[in-house]
Amino acid sequence: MKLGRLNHVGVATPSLAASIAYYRDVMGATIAHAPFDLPTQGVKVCFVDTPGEGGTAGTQIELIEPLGEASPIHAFLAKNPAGGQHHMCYEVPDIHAARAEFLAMGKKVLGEPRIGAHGTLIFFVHPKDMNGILTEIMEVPGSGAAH
Ligand SMILES: CC[C@H](C(=O)O)C(=O)SCCNC(=O)CCNC(=O)[C@H](O)C(C)(C)COP(=O)(O)OP(=O)(O)OC[C@H]1O[C@@H](n2cnc3c(N)ncnc32)[C@H](O)[C@@H]1OP(=O)(O)O
Ligand SMILES: [Co+2]
Repeated sequence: MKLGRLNHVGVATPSLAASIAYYRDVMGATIAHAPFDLPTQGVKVCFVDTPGEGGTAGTQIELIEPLGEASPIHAFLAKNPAGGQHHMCYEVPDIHAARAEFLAMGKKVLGEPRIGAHGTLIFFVHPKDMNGILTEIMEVPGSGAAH
């Protein structure tokens, strides 16, 4: 597996409003996108864009708040009531090739590829197999990671 660009860091929060205020008022961030619901993934999402260099896009902070009883982040917030770093997401050019590689390495891939918050296919790999980090893989056609 060749590492692709770090697309975003997922940060779980019990309150999107409070976290947006923090990034805006403490960190001086511009909240470029309005929050939106992603009911298929059980989260309400708000992206915080970090500065890039030389006109390139930086990495994003993906703020996620539980949406619905079945949200996959309720358990995380039960253990981490203030929220915190939840996952890291890397880009790959081909989601199916990447998924096959993780499976071939014996990693626990969580579910089939599905459309994520950026409107492209994603899947997750269990933190127990990824050095303690819940890892999201996201397809960005043409991204740099060659497979
Ligand atoms: C997809 C939309 C958007 C996008 O970017 O496009 C998102 O990123 S949405 C993000 C929310 N969706 C998900 O997180 C889906 C994938 N997550 C899962 O399937 C579960 O959360 C899972 C399997 C990682 C954990 O399930 P659950 O919380 O029910 O299990 P446990 O609480 O028993 O945890 C098992 C074990 O793993 C540790 N754990 C859980 N979550 C994390 C985490 N985020 N980072 C690191 N470690 C985590 C937990 O502490 C347990 O460890 P143990 O030592 O056994 O106590
Ligand atoms: Co994510």
